[in-house]
Formats: sequence, C-alpha cells, structure tokens
Amino acid sequence: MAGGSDNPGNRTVVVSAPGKVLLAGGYIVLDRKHTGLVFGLSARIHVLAQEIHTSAGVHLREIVVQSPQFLNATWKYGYHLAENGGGIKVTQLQSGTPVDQNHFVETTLSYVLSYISQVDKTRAAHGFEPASLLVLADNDYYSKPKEPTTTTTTTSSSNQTSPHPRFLHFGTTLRDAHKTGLGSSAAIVTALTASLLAHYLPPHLFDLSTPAGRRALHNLAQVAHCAAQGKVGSGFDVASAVYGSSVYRRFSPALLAALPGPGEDGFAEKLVGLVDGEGWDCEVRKEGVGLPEGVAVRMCDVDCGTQTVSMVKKVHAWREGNAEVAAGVYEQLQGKVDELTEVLGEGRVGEIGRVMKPFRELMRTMGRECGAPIEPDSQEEMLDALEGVEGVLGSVVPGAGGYDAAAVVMRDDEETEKRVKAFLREWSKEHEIQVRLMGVRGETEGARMEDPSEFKLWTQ
Ligand SMILES: Nc1ncnc2c1ncn2[C@@H]1O[C@H](COP(=O)(O)OP(=O)(O)O)[C@@H](O)[C@H]1O
Ligand SMILES: C[C@@](O)(CCOP(=O)(O)OP(=O)(O)O)CC(=O)O
Repeated sequence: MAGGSDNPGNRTVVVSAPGKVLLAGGYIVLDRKHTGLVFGLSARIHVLAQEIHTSAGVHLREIVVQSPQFLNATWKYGYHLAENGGGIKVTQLQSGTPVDQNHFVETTLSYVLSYISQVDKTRAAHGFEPASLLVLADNDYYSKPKEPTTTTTTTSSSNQTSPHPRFLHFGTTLRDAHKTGLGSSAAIVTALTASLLAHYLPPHLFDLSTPAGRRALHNLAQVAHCAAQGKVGSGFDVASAVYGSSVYRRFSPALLAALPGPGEDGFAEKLVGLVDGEGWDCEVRKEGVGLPEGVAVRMCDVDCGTQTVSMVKKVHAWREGNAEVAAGVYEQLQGKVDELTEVLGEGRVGEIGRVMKPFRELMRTMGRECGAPIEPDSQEEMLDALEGVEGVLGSVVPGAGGYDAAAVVMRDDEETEKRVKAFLREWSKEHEIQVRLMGVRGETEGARMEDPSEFKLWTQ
C-alpha cells in the first residue's frame, strides 16, 4: 500500500466491523498447526471519522474520540512526530473532569497515525488535521440497562428519544458496562483503524474494497490490537472483524517480536515493513465457509464472565505435562473443526448435531483433564436441555468456553425462536439466573464502508 500523495483526503467516512464467535477451535487455534471456525456477527461497531472545523485563526491540534453511549467517554489526544523515525506519539489531553484512559483507542491511534505518516509522505509536510471519531456500538455488545435511560451526552439527542434507539445510551461508564463477550475490542480497533486510514489517506493508498486494502487493515489492526492487549492471542477476533466468517490459521507470534514501540527509533518504517511486507503468514479461508439455508447461529447471553487468560494457562500447563495425550486431543478437535466447517458449508443440516455433540464432549474432557471449566456443569445441563427444543440443531460454549455466552445453531424461523425464548425464560426462572436469546446472529461479511448519510444525526 505504500506510495506518495498530494491529496490530504480528510473525507467523512463511516466504517463498521463485526463481532465474532469462535464456533469451534478454541485453544487449538493458538497453535499455528491448527485452525478455528469463526463467524462474524450481525452486531457491529461503527466509527464515524470527520474533520473538526475550527474557527479562523484557531489552531487546534487534537483528535477527539467519543463514545456517546457511555458516561464520561470523550477522549482527547494530542500528537506529534517523534524523532528518529519513531512515528507519531499520541498523548491523552486532560481538561476538566478526569477521564479514564482508553488503552485500545490510544494504542490504535499511535500505530495507525505512524503507519499513515510513513506511507503518505505529504503528511510529514502538513501533518494531521484535527479529527473527530465517533464510536457507535450495536446494542448487543453490552447488557441493557435495567431502565433504558433517555439521557445523552451529545447533542444528537433524537437518537435517544425513540423507544428503541439504534444506539442505546447505557447510562454507565464504559468501565462499568457489562460486556456480552462479542469481541468489542477487536471490532473497535478494526473499525477505528479502517476509519483513520480511509479518512486520512486518498483512495489509491487505502481502499477497503480491494484485497490489498483489507490486507493492510488486517495486519495493522492485528499489530495494534496485540500491543493494546499486552499479549498475543491467536487474532481470530481481528481476522473476523476484517474478513467476516472464515477458517483461520494464526500468524507466527515471532512476527511482532522485533517491532519497536511507538516513539522508538525506526518504529514507523519497521511498522510499515511488517504490515505491508511479505512476512505475514496467517491464513484466512472464506471459501466453503457458511451456513445452510434456513439455519442461523444465535447467541445466548448468560450474564456471567470468565477469565480467558487463566483458562488458557491451565490448558497450556496440561499440554506441556501431557504432550502425547494433548496432541491426540488437539488432533481430534481439529477433526471436528474441519467436519463442522464442511457440514455447515455444504448445507448438510441433518448432520449438524452428529458433529457438534462429540465436539462438546471433547471440550469437556479437555476441561476436566486440565482443571479449567471449559464447559462447566451448569452450561452442560442447560445446553443438553436446549438441544431438546424442536428446531435446535446443535449448541456449544464458544471460544474459550466458561460461563460466557453460548452459541446455538438453530432453524431460522419464528416458531423455533419462540420455543427457544420460552425455554430460556423457564430455565432462568428455575435456576435463578439470567439467560436470554440475543438478537445477534452469525453473519459472513467483515469490515465495510457504511453510507455516512445514514449517520446524519451524528455528523457535524
Ligand atoms: N463502545 C466503545 N467505545 C470505546 N472503546 C470501547 C468500546 N467498546 C470497547 N472498547 C474498548 O475495548 C475494551 C474492551 O476490551 P476487552 O476487555 O478485551 O473486551 P472484549 O472481550 O469485548 O474484546 C475497552 O476497555 C475499551 O478500551
Ligand atoms: C482460547 C482462545 O483460543 C479463544 C478465546 O475465545 P473467546 O471468544 O472466549 O475470546 P475472548 O472474547 O477474547 O475471551 C484464545 C485465542 O484464540 O486468542
């Protein structure tokens, strides 16, 4: 994607990226030998990027990021070119009420602005004009507030006066919001990265509709997401945010090891070398990945949380101590990932249960062996009963498992939905927990440009 340009761009753009559900392949996908089957979700995070118009004579140099669905969620950043090719250093500006840091946003800004300053040399001369970035997350990313609030922190209040606002105000700070586990950080890092690239770069240097554009977005978002997370996950969540549903083989973690941090000597050049270079070795296969006609992947919010990191540690410790047994289990799990991909992709509806049931069993066995609640008893009991509901074809505790959301593969018709909802209502009552069928469903499309005119409420 590298080149030069005289066109500063600064277009008003909206980019959205989907959430994820790793239907099969949790844990094994951390190893490049294996793959995972991931679906994008209909719940998206949108980022609207636009210029900030300053009055004549005012020289504002800041990028403002706002999440109008949360309290105290305006982050202002200053930025400057670091010495010795260190890229763009970003610093949060504080004025008035102290605001929590947003590490994912801040890190993404420093990586993406550094990338842009290196691929578009005209930026070195005129720098970055101030910009406003608005983050709008579909409501399913967070559990709804008990009493939907009608207050809003922005002037775009008409969004909130409707009884079913497209973007609900959650009435809390982002820190106190209850996430439903759909992969908000990967979706926001991806949408933010794409919106900055599309806003500041002319189309011949970044075009999301081309394979080169998607590749640059993917690699840059992976690097920024890993840096913000402080750990190198498999990256299946960023891959599905960019490409949508796919069979994913991770990149080698060593790729990131040689990259200096923002501000360090030579950072910008090395970053572009890594993002646009030939070294990236992850594989994203979309062919043959899909769902049969009339079948949907739906999510149940279980209203509990799980510590993925500690579960991964337990699985890895078990694997180290039991190499041979673990290799056998990993192979069997891989077999199920492949089989499920085929059965779903080829529309073999009648075989879904036959593949998913033993997959759950294998995940439970691995959990028992290593002492991690991958499919805890409470989930096992609920999913077994749920699978008895007419129209439900299979179910799984996706990703790392635990007490988070459950995924259901079911017939996509109103009657089945009614039966599943009724079942979950009863189950919640009997077991004094809160389980509900979310509106969100598996979707194949990845990051996409949206029509800014649909976001008129929010444009300046
Ligand atoms: N609507 C939002 N606006 C701004 N930042 C967000 C938003 N949603 C998520 N984030 C960022 O993503 C982080 C959540 O990441 P993480 O805990 O990894 O959750 P997840 O499992 O959903 O990816 C938040 O701390 C924040 O930095
Ligand atoms: C264990 C894993 O393979 C899958 C985790 O999947 P989840 O969907 O549970 O992920 P989080 O939302 O980040 O907790 C780790 C990985 O692949 O990075």
